[in-house]
Order: sequence, then C-alpha cells, then structure tokens
Amino acid sequence: MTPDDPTTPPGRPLDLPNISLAPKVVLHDHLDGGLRPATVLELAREVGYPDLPADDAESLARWFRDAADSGSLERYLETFAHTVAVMQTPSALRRVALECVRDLAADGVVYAEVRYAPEQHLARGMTLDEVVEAVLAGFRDGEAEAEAQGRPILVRCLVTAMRHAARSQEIAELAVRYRDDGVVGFDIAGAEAGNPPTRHLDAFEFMRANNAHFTIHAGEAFGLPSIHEAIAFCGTDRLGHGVRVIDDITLPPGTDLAAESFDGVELGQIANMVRDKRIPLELCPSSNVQTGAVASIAEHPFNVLARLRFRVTVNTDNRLMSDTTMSKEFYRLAQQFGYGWADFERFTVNAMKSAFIHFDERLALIDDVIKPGYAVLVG
Ligand SMILES: O=c1[nH]cnc2c1ncn2[C@@H]1O[C@H](CO)[C@@H](O)[C@H]1O
Ligand SMILES: [Zn+2]
Repeated sequence: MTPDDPTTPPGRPLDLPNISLAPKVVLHDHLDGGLRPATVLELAREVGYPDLPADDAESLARWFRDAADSGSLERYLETFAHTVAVMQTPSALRRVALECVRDLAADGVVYAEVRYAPEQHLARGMTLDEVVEAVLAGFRDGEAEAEAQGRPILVRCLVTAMRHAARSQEIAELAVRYRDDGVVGFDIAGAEAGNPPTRHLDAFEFMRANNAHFTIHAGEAFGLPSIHEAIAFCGTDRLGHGVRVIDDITLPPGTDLAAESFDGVELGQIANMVRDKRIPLELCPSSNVQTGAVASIAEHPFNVLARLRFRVTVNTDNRLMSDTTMSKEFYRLAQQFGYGWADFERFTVNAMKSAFIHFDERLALIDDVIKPGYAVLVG
C-alpha cells in the first residue's frame, strides 16, 4: 500500500514499535503467568526449588510456551506449578509485582488490572494478608518508578480464588478488606469443566452485598452453560474470556470471519444478554489458541464479536506462557483482521470503560491519556 492508496489506514505504520507507543489497557493478566524467565531461574536458586524444566532463560521461555501450547486448559495450567513455586516469600512476590509493572509500562500499558490467587502462595508460611500486601507493595514500587521515568501507569489488583478449591468466600473477604489499598475486584480461575460458577455463589453474593466488583473466567474451556451461570445466577460484571459466546451466534454458512460487517446473523438469548447489558469480554487471543478454546487466530471470533458491537477488550492472560505482550496481541489481531488505530483506540476505550476503578478515574484516563495518545499516532 502507498500513502496515496485510499485503503491505507491514516497515521503511523501499524508496526510493533508504534503499537507499543499507543496507550493500552489490560484487564486480564495473571501475575503468576507473567514472570520473566530469568527471574524464575534466579528465584528458584534463591528459594531452593530444583524442579525447573530448563536451566537457562531462553530454554525456559521456550519450555513455557511449548508446554502451554497444549490444546487443553488443564495441561496449560500445569505449567503454573513452576511459577507459583518460586513466588512463596514476600520479597519474591514484591519483586515479581515490580517487574510486572516495569514490563507493562515498557509496553505502553497505562492502566492494568493484574490478578493472581493468594491461596496459592501460602506454602512457606505467609498469610493471605501478607501475600496481598507484598504484591501491592511491588505494584506501588513499580508505579513510582514509572512515574519518575515519565511513563505513568496505574496498576490495580484482582484477587482470584481457585475454582476447584473451597476458599472463595475467604478470598472475596480479602478483596473487600483491601479495597482501599488497590484491590479492585475478585475472580475465579482454574479448571472450568466440572467447577461451574455457581459452586462459588456465596462468594459472589458477598461481593454484591458489599458493592464490590468481580469477573468470572467463563466460556473458555466450557461453553454456554458456564456463561449463563456467570451472568444469570452470579451477576458477574465481566466475563474472563467469554469467547464461547460465539456458540450462541449463528452465522450464515461460508461467512468470512475477517469481514467488516456481518449480515444474516442470529443471536440466541445468552449472546443477546451479553451484548444488551454491555458485559465486557476479556478476550485473550493467543491464550485461547493455546488452550484449544479456538483453533487459530484466523478462526478466533474476536472480529465477529467486535463488528457485532459486543464490548470486546484485548488482553494478554499470561505473557510468559503465551510469549506475548499487549502490543503483540494488537499486532496479531491487526494482521489477521485488518485493524487500524481507530479500532485499537475503540478496544482500549472499551477496556477503560470496563475497569473496576471509579467512573471519574476511568474518564480521566480516557480523556487525558488514551484519546491524546491515539491522536498523535493517527496524525
Ligand atoms: O486462562 C486461564 N483460565 C483459567 N485459569 C487460568 C488461566 N490463566 C491462569 N489461570 C489460573 O489462574 C491462577 C491464578 O493466577 C493461575 O495459577 C492459573 O492456575
Ligand atoms: Zn485468565
């Protein structure tokens, strides 16, 4: 395409360096899925964890990506044993949290909600409160550093309960206890099949009774019934993935998934509810391919959902396991579906609108950071 070509999107070229300059918002990023490979190695040496599958950073990075590329959520989740094992002391958690903020800020992320499961970090004697405080301290270190470097980022935390376990009520209480210190919500994660959202109904009701936000991993490894429960019974604010909502959308045979508009599409009750209520979808394209939720980026329903005006957001899920960043996720989507800066801006504003911080703070980021940032790139 030449600059005179009317199909050339306006503004700077859509390459990775430019995309990394664009303000980005991530709502779905796991702390224990985003460690630097070199840090995993160093912490393993420090805490005496002998079971890492590789002993140099490059091989370890490759191992995580390949092992996570399993086509099964259960096998994908097995890789977390190694990251969780080295995140069992306050200093390790604080360091990992600080590096997480550094990496997100370096990628142009301006607002992040980072989640992890405090109950998985008690193996060496920390309490749930100590875990939360160590992570929050690391986030504050990172925010102060980024501010000093002229790359401000706001990082908030979601605490996750493991859905196969039985601590969700405690974790929901933890979220509420730390709501004024940077914990903005609650979530459940882990193996979805066999552990439906309603298994943790009490925890969600507790959050609602306390006017507190939550999201639910639903519609990833299990389909519509999980999404239905998350919305109709649990009253979730957002859907973690929610990608299988596509199962409730009928497309005419032979539909091109990269099209700019979709005619003759029929939505079922659940899909309509998700769209009518503007329930945000925390879509994580690369992760969805690795866990087998979708067969490939080309077959990802991201574009269908975006063009049908669902509240789609772009997320990393696990930067280590997927060898990804927000910029890479944007780039992959642009390559596949032909997006330009205006699309990226829309997905970013969608995410900011869906954040769990207060309305005035969201608006300030949209008006003062996101819109001016994209205006520069569009030129
Ligand atoms: O995409 C996902 N689906 C379900 N569970 C996940 C996903 N990514 C990570 N975790 C799980 O969440 C825990 C807390 O961060 C991780 O330890 C992992 O077991
Ligand atoms: Zn996730």
